[in-house]
Amino acid sequence: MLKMNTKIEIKNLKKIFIRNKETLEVLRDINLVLCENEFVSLIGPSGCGKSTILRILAGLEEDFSGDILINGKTTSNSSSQFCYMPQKDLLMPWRTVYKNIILPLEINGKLNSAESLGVRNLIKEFGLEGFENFYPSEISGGMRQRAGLLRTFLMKNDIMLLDEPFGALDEITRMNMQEWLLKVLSEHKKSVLFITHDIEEAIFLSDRVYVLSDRPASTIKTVDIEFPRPRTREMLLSNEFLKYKDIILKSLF
Ligand SMILES: Nc1ncnc2c1ncn2[C@@H]1O[C@H](COP(=O)(O)OP(=O)(O)OP(=O)(O)O)[C@@H](O)[C@H]1O
Repeated sequence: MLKMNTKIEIKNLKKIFIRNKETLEVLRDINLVLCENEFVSLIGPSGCGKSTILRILAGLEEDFSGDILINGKTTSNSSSQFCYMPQKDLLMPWRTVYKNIILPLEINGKLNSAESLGVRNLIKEFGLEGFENFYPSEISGGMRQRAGLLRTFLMKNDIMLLDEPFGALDEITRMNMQEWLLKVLSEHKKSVLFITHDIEEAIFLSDRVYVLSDRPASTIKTVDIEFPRPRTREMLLSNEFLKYKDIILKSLF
């Protein structure tokens, strides 16, 4: 079997928050692996610590214990290796869609014509063509999420950390966005660590799902999703899909 490169490996991750002298144990024993070009989801009860895992990876939380290996190496500054989209990835209301999207290029001083050319193609691919000069309040929720995702894409790293990007969307928009995301990812090689509350979304999108326990969270179940790619909506109706759903539900409750 072909050995895949490991992009992220987390071993025995623990995190305790201390606030006003009170401690809150959030992560007790998190173990997971994300390999190159894989799509891996984390699913678990609300408040169990899913976002905290991504925040630790993104370098936004300190004072944790355990090992985090990025591309096989322990690193003190992992944040620069990821494209991170937090749960509340608000677009700046005073900037147009285009100006919001190009923010990472602006920050990195890479806003030259070649980059802008690439950006124009991506805007088309992300279904935002014609809306470049609109303000976030003038576009739909799905479009806002696509703009947020494109901004994250432009951080130009090959590991994406996505914290519930479709959580606030209605069912139909959400399904369209899931299919769209898979299509985009099939064209741009990325390794994705994805948080969701939605079991069906996790199964539909992922190569592997890690189920987390209630807080303090531990990784209690690993489910390999063996559906071929490209994924189709018909898969949602198959017995195999129901079996995966049953396994995940039984681990959660
Ligand atoms: N900076 C902090 N200081 C103290 N407690 C915190 C801090 N950040 C998060 N927490 C607590 O840690 C716990 C886990 O939060 P986190 O956002 O990681 O959970 P989650 O699983 O992503 O939740 P949800 O699914 O509802 O988004 C919560 O109880 C939260 O209140």
